[in-house]
Parts: sequence; structure tokens; C-alpha cells
Amino acid sequence: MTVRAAVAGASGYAGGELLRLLLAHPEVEIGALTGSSNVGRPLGGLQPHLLPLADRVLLPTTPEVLAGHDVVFLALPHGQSAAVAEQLGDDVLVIDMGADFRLKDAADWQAFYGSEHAGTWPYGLPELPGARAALEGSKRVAVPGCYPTAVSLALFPAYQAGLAEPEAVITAASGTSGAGKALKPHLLGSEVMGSMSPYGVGGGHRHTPEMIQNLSAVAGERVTVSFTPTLAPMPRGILATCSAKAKPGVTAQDVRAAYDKALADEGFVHLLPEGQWPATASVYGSNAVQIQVAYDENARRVIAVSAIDNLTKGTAGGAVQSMNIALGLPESTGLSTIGVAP
Ligand SMILES: NC(=O)C1=CN([C@@H]2O[C@H](COP(=O)(O)OP(=O)(O)OC[C@H]3O[C@@H](n4cnc5c(N)ncnc54)[C@H](OP(=O)(O)O)[C@@H]3O)[C@@H](O)[C@H]2O)C=CC1
Ligand SMILES: CC(=O)N[C@@H](CCC(=O)OP(=O)(O)O)C(=O)O
Repeated sequence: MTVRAAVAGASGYAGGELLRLLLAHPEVEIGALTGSSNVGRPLGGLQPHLLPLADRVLLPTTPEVLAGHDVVFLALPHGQSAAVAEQLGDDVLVIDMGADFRLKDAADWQAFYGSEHAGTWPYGLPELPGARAALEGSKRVAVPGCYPTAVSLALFPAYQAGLAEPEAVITAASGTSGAGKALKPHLLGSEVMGSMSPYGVGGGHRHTPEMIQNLSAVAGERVTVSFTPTLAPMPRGILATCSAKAKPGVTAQDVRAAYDKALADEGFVHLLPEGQWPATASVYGSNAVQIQVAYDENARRVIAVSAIDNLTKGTAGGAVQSMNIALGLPESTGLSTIGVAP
């Protein structure tokens, strides 16, 4: 099978990571590459690590340019995908890497994104219960946010097994690429280097409702989430530390067994051997997720830690994995679990 894929937002971080993965995908032929302010410029100056595409020129993001492809990836800023997607035919597989179609609740969308809700598409986190079935054969995929990917994978086994109370507390550190390429004063090297700082504290981060949506669906009851993101002085990676009070009678053995069972058959999500802890360096550039879990007997809390590469499993790798499922290809086609170290 040869799949012709267009990438809208090819000059951004998410688009660049996607193209890195698509270049190594045996079934994909890369078609149109589009952008906005950089239209007309060759990709070589925008994504210099993608040497095979250096001479390709960025085209405008229009329905005409995106027509004639089997798959269209949208790696555009929030709120830009819906208008583009509605001009693409129902026969085209459209994979949105932005937030537009992730949330089910229109009121949540309005509260956190401040615009009209565009709709809800099958959610591209295949490891969540029921997600694969919804992706198979689908022509529309909403790729999760990077933090919700790390957090949902860390906590769903505890909620699936009914081990945790529905009140999760999460702190997560992210590399700066999570904020995209656009210039932002708080992301200047001199602000970020050698320092860590929180942002979106107190329930204001827009990924909070997405985490609540995912964990509540697994738990079968509404899970509240207190989420504190932190900016870390590294280009890529998320380390999420997630905890929830254990239900009465839960033991450390119950917790380990639940995680073993939930993750045993997953190709990308690895429960580490006991005593070994996730590290962002271990998943750099890889679609792998490292998970470890502990039971804190004094605090009676389940503590689950995950590490992902925000641009790979957290965005572009998740998009390719979902594309593979939607097209009926083996799920791991073109995706690696091999990191880069040191
Ligand atoms: N970075 C990350 O870790 C993650 C990002 N995402 C999502 O991926 C999407 C892209 O993010 P990211 O790559 O980080 O952002 P960037 O700012 O790095 O890139 C944005 C891209 O969108 C293009 N673009 C901007 N405005 C328009 C427009 N009006 N019409 C068409 N194209 C436009 C830009 O083109 P040009 O350069 O030509 O202006 C550029 O290619 C976002 O929705 C983000 O939420 C999801 C998960 C994680
Ligand atoms: C470090 C940093 O700024 N990270 C981004 C998350 C990026 C991402 O995955 O989310 P979306 O796809 O929803 O944009 C943030 O906190 O807004």
C-alpha cells in the first residue's frame, strides 16, 4: 500500500517531527507541505534536519493544495483545523494534531479555548480502553495533547482496576518545544536555561479537561484533576508524576498487578522493572512511553510516573500510530521504540 500524505503546518515543531517519522515510514509518500507565514520558502531553511525534503517549497494551506491525498495531517495552531477539515472530503483520512476535536463537552471547550466547539473525533490514544476500535477504519482522528498522553497512560491502569479514588494530583515537567516555534518571551533561552518554573497553576491549563475526560471514562465516575505543568530547560520530553489516594484495602501487590495486566500487551508503553524509574532521556525521539508505579503506604497513595517525548508519542508518533490503525496497517509501522542516549 502506498499512502500519499500531506502535512499542513510543515514548518512547525509538530509538523517537523511528523515529517521525520513519515520519511522513515515504508508505506508513506510525502505530498504537499503547507504553512502560513513561511509560504514560498524551502523547507531546508525551516527544518534543516530533514535533509531529503530540503528543496521542497512550503505551499499555502488551501483545499486545492491539500486535495488528492489519502491522508492529511493538520499540525496547525488551536482553532485553525476545523475550517480546513470541513473542506476536505469524507473519503480522506484527516488527522488533527491540534486540540479542535479532542473534547466531547462543548462547555469545556468554550471555557478553556474560548471559541465555538467544532466537534469530537475518535481519540488517538490507542492504549486507552476502547480507543483502538474507534480508530479502526475511521476517517477522522483527534491526536491527544502531550500532557494528557503522559498522564492518561500513567493513571488509567489504576482507574481501570478500581484502585484509586477519583481525585488525581499531577505535576509534569515539559521541554520547551511543547510551546511551539512561535517567539514567546518566557521561552527565551536566558529565561529557561538553568531554571524550572510552573505555569497554568490552579486548574487553568487547557489540558485539564482532556485529562478529566480520559480518566473519568476509564473510572466510570468523574475524576477531578489538579494539574500543575512546569517548564523544564530541555528541548523535548515530559516527565509526569501522578498520584491518587488508594481505595480502602488496596495493597502494593494489587497496584503492581493492575499495571502489569493493563500494559502487558502494549508495544509502546513499557512498565519498567521494579526499582527503575522513567527518564525523558530514555525516550528521546522514540514513540515509547516509560511507566513506573509505587504504592506509598504511609500516605496511602498510588504514585505513577511516566516519561514521553512530547513531540513523538506526545504528538507526531501518536498521529502516525493512529494513522496506521485507521488504515489497517500494523500499528507500529514506521515507529521506533529506540531512544537516543546519552
Ligand atoms: N509542540 C508540541 O509538543 C505539541 C504540539 N501539538 C499541536 O500541534 C499543533 C502545531 O504545534 P507546533 O508545531 O508546536 O506549533 P508551531 O508554532 O511550531 O507551528 C505552527 C505551524 O502552523 C502553521 N500555521 C500557523 N498559523 C497558520 C494558519 N493560520 N494557517 C495555516 N498554517 C498556519 C505555521 O506555518 P508558518 O511557519 O508558515 O507560519 C507552522 O507550520 C498545535 O495545535 C499544537 O497544539 C500537539 C501536541 C504537542
Ligand atoms: C511547554 C508547553 O508550553 N507545552 C504546551 C503543551 C503543548 C501541547 O501538547 O499541547 P497542545 O497540542 O494542546 O498544544 C502548553 O502547556 O501549552
